Amino acid sequence: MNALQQHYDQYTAEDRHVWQLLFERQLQALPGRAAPEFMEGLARIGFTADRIPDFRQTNQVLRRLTGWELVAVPGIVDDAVFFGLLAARKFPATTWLRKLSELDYLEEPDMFHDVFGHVPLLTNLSFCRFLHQLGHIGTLHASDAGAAELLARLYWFTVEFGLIRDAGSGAARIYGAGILSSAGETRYSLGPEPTRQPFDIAQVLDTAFRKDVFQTTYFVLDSFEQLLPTLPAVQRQLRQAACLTESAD
Ligand SMILES: C[C@H](O)[C@H](O)[C@H]1CNc2nc(N)[nH]c(=O)c2N1
Ligand SMILES: N[C@@H](Cc1ccccc1)C(=O)O
Ligand SMILES: [Fe+2]
Repeated sequence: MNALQQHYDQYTAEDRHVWQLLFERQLQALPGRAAPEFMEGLARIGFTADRIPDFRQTNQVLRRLTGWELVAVPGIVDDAVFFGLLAARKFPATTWLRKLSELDYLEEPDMFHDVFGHVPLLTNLSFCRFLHQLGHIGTLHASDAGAAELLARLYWFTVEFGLIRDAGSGAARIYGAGILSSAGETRYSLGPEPTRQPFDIAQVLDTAFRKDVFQTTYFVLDSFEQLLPTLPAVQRQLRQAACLTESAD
């Protein structure tokens, strides 16, 4: 796919202000709430409040650490493209930033979500192995609607809105980028309102989700090593879903 470019010199003073505000606010909220692996990744990547990340620099670090890189895209791309990129160890990221008026919550991913939310965990080998294999499976099944919905749920309840138990305290910590990029959901996700249940792949595949509100259910991993081994069972269910869709035609 002909990748977009990040026009670094076109960022405005408002863009820089938005990045700084969101960054500083999350750096207040995340310590003690974000998974240690996220905080470690953030430190290794070296993002700061006073500089909008330059994909060229970020990619040099990512390639060295895990072989992954960011590819600039205009916005949501279709599943076949999305999974194809993950299968090539390329993560699609927007280059535009939300407006000051949208600071608290955005229904679609902007660069703060894609880069601040997703990039730090792209330094974690175990997480990257899962994402890469999910991309490979997605390219095999994305054309089938039933299978695509199951894949979207798995992606949603892990990469976007996943929680993980802190090894020491046993408390839930955040690793899902959709939470990490949203100040409101950061606090809400660990608070009393939502349901937090142990990660169970059958449950995840059976749980529908809404994109326009804070989640009402989160799934909590014990460790990132739990993710990759679930994929053979996912593939079996995707094949059944595909057969069902075919027979429905
Ligand atoms: C996996 C699932 O299809 C999910 O909605 C994908 C679709 N396309 C995407 N496209 C972009 N750019 N970013 C994303 O996070 C997604 N998510
Ligand atoms: N809700 C996230 C953006 C997002 C939208 C859709 C999916 C995932 C993330 C934010 O406010 O930053
Ligand atoms: Fe995302």
